[in-house]
Amino acid sequence: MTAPTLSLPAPAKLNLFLHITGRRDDGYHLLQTLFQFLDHGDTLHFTPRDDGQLRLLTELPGVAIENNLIMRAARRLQQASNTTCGADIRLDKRLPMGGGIGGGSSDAATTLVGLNHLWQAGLAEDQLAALGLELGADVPVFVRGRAAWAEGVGEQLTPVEVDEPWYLVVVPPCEVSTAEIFSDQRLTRDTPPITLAAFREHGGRNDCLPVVTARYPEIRNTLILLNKFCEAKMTGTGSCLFGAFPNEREADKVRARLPATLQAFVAKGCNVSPLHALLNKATQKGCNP
Ligand SMILES: C[C@](O)(CO)[C@H](O)COP(=O)(O)OP(=O)(O)OC[C@H]1O[C@@H](n2ccc(N)nc2=O)[C@H](O)[C@@H]1O
Ligand SMILES: Nc1ncnc2c1ncn2[C@@H]1O[C@H](COP(=O)(O)OP(=O)(O)OP(=O)(O)O)[C@@H](O)[C@H]1O
Repeated sequence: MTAPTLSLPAPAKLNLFLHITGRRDDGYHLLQTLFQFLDHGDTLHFTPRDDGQLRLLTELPGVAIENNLIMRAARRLQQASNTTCGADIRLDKRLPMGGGIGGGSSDAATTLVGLNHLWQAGLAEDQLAALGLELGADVPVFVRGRAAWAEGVGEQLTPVEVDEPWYLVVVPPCEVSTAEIFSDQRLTRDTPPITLAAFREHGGRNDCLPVVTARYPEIRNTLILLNKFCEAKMTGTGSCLFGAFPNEREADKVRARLPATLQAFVAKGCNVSPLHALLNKATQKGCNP
C-alpha cells in the first residue's frame, strides 16, 4: 500500500514595516518589523519513505537540490530527531523568488513542521524554531505561525493581533538579493527603536526602500505607479510592493487597472498562518490534515 501524501501550505509573509536599528558583530542586522501572513503561497507534498532517503522531486531554476531550503530543512530535522524515516517531497511554487515575501523561508518552515508531524519526531515548537533560525532569519516566524512583532535579527517574536485587510501585492520584474541590500553602504542602520504602541499610532517605514529603489529602477517605477492608487509599501528587502484594502473587490479593482504585463495577486492578511490554521483544524477534528 502506498503511504498517504501530506499536502501543506507554505504561505507568504509581509513586513508591514521594517526598521534597521543596528548591526551585530557578525554583520547581521538588528531590526524591528511586524510580520503578517497571506492566504497565498506555495504548496508542499510530503510522501513518507521508510528507507530513510530524502528526495526533492521538484527543481527550482538556479537552485541546486541540495541547496534548496526544503532539502536543507529536511536533512537538519532528520539529523536532530535521529529518525530513520525519509520522504519524497514535491513543491508547487507560486511565490516569486527574491520577492521579500519569504517563499524560501516558508518552504523551509513547512518542511520542518510537516515532517515533524509526519515522522512523529516529537520536536517542540521552540526546537523547530531554533533549527529554522539556522536556515534563515525569517524561518522562525513561519514555524510559529502567529503574526508577530519581531526584534533581534527577526527571531525575537511577540505574537500580535492586527487588522486583516486584503492586500494587492505587485511583483516588479526583478529579483532582489537580501544580502546585497544589507551590505549596501548607503543603508541606514540607526533608526531608534519604537514600541508596538507607537507603531500602532504612527506606523513605520521600510528603511531598505531608499537603497532598493536606487539600485532597481523597475521597483522605483512600480512604486510610483502603485502610489497612484493606494499607499504603496515594500516588504522585506523587496522586490514586492503592496497596498492594503478594506475588501477583496477594492483590491481587485486596482489590480485590474495595472498593466497586464505586471505580475500581481490579491490575498487576505492572516494573523494565523494558513499552515497552522490547517493543522489546528485537523487536530481539533482528531484527523490528519
Ligand atoms: C529582510 C527580512 O526578510 C525581513 O523579514 C529578513 O531580515 C531577511 O531574512 P532571510 O531572508 O531569512 O535572511 P537570511 O537568509 O538569514 O540572510 C540573508 C543575508 O541577509 C543578511 N541579513 C539577514 C537578516 C538580518 N537580520 N541581517 C542581515 O544582515 C545577511 O547578510 C545574510 O547573509
Ligand atoms: N525553496 C526555495 N524557494 C525559494 N528560494 C529558495 C528555496 N531554496 C533556496 N532558495 C534560494 O533563496 C533565495 C531567496 O529566496 P526567497 O524566495 O525566500 O526570497 P525572499 O522572498 O526575498 O526572502 P526573504 O523575504 O526571506 O528575504 C532564492 O533566490 C534562492 O536562491
